[in-house]
Amino acid sequence: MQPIAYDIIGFDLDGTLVDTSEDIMAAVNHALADIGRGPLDRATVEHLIGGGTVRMLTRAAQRGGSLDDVDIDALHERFRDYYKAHIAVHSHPYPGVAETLDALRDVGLTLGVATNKGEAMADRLLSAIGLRDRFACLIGGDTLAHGKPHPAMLEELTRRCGGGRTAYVGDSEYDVQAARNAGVPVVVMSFGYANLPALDLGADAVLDRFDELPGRLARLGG
Ligand SMILES: O=C(O)COP(=O)(O)O
Ligand SMILES: [Mg+2]
Repeated sequence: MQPIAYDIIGFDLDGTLVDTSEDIMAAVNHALADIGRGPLDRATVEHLIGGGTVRMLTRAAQRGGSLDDVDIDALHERFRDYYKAHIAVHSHPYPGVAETLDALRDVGLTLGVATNKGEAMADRLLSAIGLRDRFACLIGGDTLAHGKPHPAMLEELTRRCGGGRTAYVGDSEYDVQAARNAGVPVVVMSFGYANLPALDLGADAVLDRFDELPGRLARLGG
């Protein structure tokens, strides 16, 4: 592998490392059904992923009518209970993820996760699919006072991963903006859940396959 000019590679979770939308859709629809709202389809749910669970549930409830009679905390609890018990029924790493993470670790890089998903849920998901041990640290949407696009998450990731130069890998506008705000370069995976075409997100690089990542990181410079 060509040398990579970074010490730490941070990863987004949903839509970047793991295809989670089917299980998230099932949990969202379970919560919506409990308040008498109809289900959303998978494409719609994918557009709601990326900004954190509360934002997703608020926007999901808004689609079915007024928010006036919706208790978002209660909706969140219903979502959480169901999702926790069904977190990896269909969710799976995208092709090449495990091998690529291993290759990056083998050349001495420290890997971390910075996701807007709740920290406990992210930990549970990564453990269930056998990827948790690849990461030296995990920052969730509820770990700090602010999630992405606030820069704190990536700054904290760098700190918890031991300090050094960080590059970030994500799939959405939240990721590109968080990286810009934190002053770190960002690679976007085109297969994720962004609301814009990947090439329009303003990333430093856009990749269609995970195994292209080491080569592209080597060419990102520092
Ligand atoms: O929970 C979300 O909305 C998305 O999480 P992500 O930051 O891993 O894409
Ligand atoms: Mg994402």
